[in-house]
Amino acid sequence: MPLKQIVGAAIVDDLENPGLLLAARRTRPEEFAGLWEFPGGKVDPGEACETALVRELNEELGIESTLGTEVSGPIEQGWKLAGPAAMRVWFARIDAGFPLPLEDHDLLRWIPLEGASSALDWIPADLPIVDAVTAAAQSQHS
Ligand SMILES: Nc1nc2c([nH]c(=O)n2[C@H]2C[C@H](O)[C@@H](COP(=O)(O)OP(=O)(O)OP(=O)(O)O)O2)c(=O)[nH]1
Repeated sequence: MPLKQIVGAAIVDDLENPGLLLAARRTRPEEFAGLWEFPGGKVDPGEACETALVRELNEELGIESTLGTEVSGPIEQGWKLAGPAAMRVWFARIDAGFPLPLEDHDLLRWIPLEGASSALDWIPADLPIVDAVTAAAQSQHS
């Protein structure tokens, strides 16, 4: 069965010198409610992944955004999630708007990239992705 394509954003305070990451707490479905994740969602049929991600960030958080580099995963579709789905993840920055939990989330939080994977109760499949985001952010300004 093909994997459903999900896209997620590692929204940071500064693409060139990232120190903070914006995490979002999910409200649904029940298995993920209360867990933290990267804002994003499903790619529509025929839609480019990057277009889908910018659209999702606008719908979910009410922001205009620019994507940075991709945090590549071990498979072509990015990172395997629970179930028949995989997520590609890009760094992103906010161009306009103040991020609010408009859809799917009840709380947003800026957290230090350093130690991010142990700072919050992430969706389990996200843990290696958060570590890769932290590592990529560190290598960006070393
Ligand atoms: N957005 C996002 N989804 C994730 C992450 N980790 C993870 O396992 N998922 C899962 C949860 C969902 O099963 C799926 C994403 O679907 P979604 O419900 O956010 O997508 P959507 O907003 O387009 O969905 P919908 O309105 O069509 O239901 O991927 C993550 O970090 N971010």
